[in-house]
Amino acid sequence: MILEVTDLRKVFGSHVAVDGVSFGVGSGGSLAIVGESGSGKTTCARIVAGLERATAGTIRLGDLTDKSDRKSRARMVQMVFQDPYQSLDRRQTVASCLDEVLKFHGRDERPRRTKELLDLVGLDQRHAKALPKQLSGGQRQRVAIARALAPEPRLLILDEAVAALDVSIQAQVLNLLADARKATGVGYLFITHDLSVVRHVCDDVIVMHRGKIVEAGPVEKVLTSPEADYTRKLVGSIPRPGWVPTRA
Ligand SMILES: Nc1ncnc2c1ncn2[C@@H]1O[C@H](COP(=O)(O)OP(=O)(O)OP(=O)(O)O)[C@@H](O)[C@H]1O
Repeated sequence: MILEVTDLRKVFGSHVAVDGVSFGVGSGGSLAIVGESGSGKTTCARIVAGLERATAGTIRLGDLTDKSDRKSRARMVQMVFQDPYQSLDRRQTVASCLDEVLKFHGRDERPRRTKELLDLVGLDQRHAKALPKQLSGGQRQRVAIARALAPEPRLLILDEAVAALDVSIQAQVLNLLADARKATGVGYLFITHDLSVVRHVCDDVIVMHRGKIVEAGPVEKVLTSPEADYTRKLVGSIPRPGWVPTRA
């Protein structure tokens, strides 16, 4: 297991945001946390990423300890957010953004590695010279994914990473995520409110509702025969294969 979370609890004031949640991600595995807004998904992700402290519970992330430094942590876990524009430096080209991360981690052959990272996310040399504002939303998210993969982390946390993209671009980014996992062996913790996007990227899913897990299991099983009423409602709102949007 690369990640083992046990009995996680987070209280903000008098509000219990996460209430006794346990889950794990195997090495190279992929787990989705699904639930509607306010169910506690992002709080779980932020605690795993070290951006927030748990009120109670334990998190085992590879061989990291409380004393691990920033570099060791960055090599273990990276995070991709919904809006890459906020997290990319607007004055920096794509190539120099990737080069900077590789340099920080003391990597050799940085131009070759930069090219490999761009290939991995389906970008080329033209994109390498571009500034974030010269790229589309989907391309910017590809850059954010390449940058997150640059330190070769064991776990990538994707928090609503495709939520802001058009459906067709969403599908491309989901495919690239599936390919990148195969190519690198990185594990994913994939946070989303949208159950329909987990099928291509995740093996397992937990469904959260009001801070608790209401259902957990392999994605295929949860999508085809959900047990909890809440999951049935979420699954019921997914368009079926063969579903064709009608024109108004
Ligand atoms: N820093 C904070 N201070 C106070 N309350 C918070 C804080 N962060 C989250 N919460 C509350 O905790 C609950 C869970 O929030 P969280 O962001 O984890 O849910 P979520 O399922 O990720 O929803 P969303 O998709 O809207 O981010 C919500 O009721 C939220 O208002």
